[in-house]
Amino acid sequence: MAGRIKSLLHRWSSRVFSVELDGAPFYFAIQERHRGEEAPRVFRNLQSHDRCYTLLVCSRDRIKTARFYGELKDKLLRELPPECDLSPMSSFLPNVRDSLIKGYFLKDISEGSSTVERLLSDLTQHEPVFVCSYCKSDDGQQWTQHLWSHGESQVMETAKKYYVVPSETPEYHPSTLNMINSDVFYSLDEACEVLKKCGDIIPEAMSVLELLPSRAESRNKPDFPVIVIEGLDATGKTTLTESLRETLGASLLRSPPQCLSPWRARFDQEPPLIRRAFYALGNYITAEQIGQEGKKTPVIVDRFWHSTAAYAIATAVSGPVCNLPGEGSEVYCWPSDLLQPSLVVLLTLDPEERKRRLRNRGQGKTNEEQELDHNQLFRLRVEEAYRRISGPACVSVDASPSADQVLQQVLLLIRGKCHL
Ligand SMILES: Nc1ncnc2c1ncn2[C@@H]1O[C@H](COP(=O)(O)OP(=O)(O)O)[C@@H](O)[C@H]1O
Ligand SMILES: Nc1ccn([C@@H]2O[C@H](COP(=O)(O)OP(=O)(O)O)[C@@H](O)[C@H]2O)c(=O)n1
Repeated sequence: MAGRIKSLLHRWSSRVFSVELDGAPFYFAIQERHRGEEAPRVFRNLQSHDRCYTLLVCSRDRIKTARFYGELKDKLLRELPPECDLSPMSSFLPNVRDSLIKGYFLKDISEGSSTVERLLSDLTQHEPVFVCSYCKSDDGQQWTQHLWSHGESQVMETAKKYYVVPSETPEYHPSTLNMINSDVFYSLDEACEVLKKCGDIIPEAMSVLELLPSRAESRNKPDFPVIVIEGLDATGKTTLTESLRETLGASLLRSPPQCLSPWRARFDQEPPLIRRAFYALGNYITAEQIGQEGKKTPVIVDRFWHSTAAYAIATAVSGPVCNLPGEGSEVYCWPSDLLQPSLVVLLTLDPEERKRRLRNRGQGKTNEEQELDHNQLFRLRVEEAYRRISGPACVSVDASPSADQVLQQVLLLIRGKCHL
């Protein structure tokens, strides 16, 4: 049995399950004997005839797993009776890296169970899905979990039943456990590997790989300063980077680079693993361009690795800022093989003023940028992740004064730091 399936079944009874209801996680664990604990919150208001299931998506192939996780949601929403309720969930070994497996929690309050059970049984036989069902015990006090047999492997645990009991909030938010090299990539090789493995299902991945620099070129250190401008959409990056280019006689580059534009929409539809690998590679292509331009002039860069990492981290984690990996976590470290800019400026703006600028500009936005408007917590997580990234860390600049005042402020910083 290969890695991921083994990791699911290994220490099955040490696993914690997290169900997300209305954006908040509820944790429960399983154990062989019941010691009088009350039922976990998720189960407390259920009637004995209500049926619940957890569906965990796990296969030997992580590309297949990532893609199927998204497809499964569409399939379930299409095929389940309307009385079914679907919530995101996950299962993990507390504080154990790469132990997270994502899935869905399904509550069925319909009269008959056959449609749902047939659908789930079919999934366990033909797809990379492990299903558990939950029943109320005869005395009506406890809930038990049963793992269904699975097509891909002989699951010994199926005969066993486990009691579900409440579990404490883990020290690390579960989605931080699998972040490294799944949401954020720390080397060209790791990101390349994902795109290479996608080649047969996403032909565009091969075109992207062809644009990659040779390792030696991307490591050349530029002679002139490299200044990155970061910030949320509509904080004034385009306005400022254009002015800096004129004032300093600099070259202006962006990440993702222009040459990736034809494929960006394609990769934006993919699950995080593939989408983030695409943006990670964009930084290496931009780094090579910086190396070339930086031999002749100062270089201004509109978004770079801070954006890639901050959005990826903030999307992978849900809820308040305290769910982010702690300050100083290795998640925030700059990739050792990626060119380091001389200065990274983060433009910050009051949310209301940012919305006003967005309205005035009136252009289309990526889904993630729309999410920034609707979801206050997501915006706070992105901003905090930006601030926590180090090596180089960003210097925050208030972008609310006039465009010229912001330019002067940033020029002061550049002259102080880069001797221009
Ligand atoms: N300092 C500023 N004060 C007021 N409006 C600004 C300022 N900087 C930019 N804008 C306006 O805000 C909008 C968003 O700016 P833009 O440079 O396109 O942001 P970004 O590139 O970060 O998305 C544009 O309409 C721009 O003219
Ligand atoms: N270097 C970069 C740039 C953008 N991105 C992604 O692209 C999105 C924002 O890009 P955008 O084109 O809307 O940015 P602007 O045009 O607002 O500068 C973010 O949601 C990030 O997920 C990235 O991952 N890495």
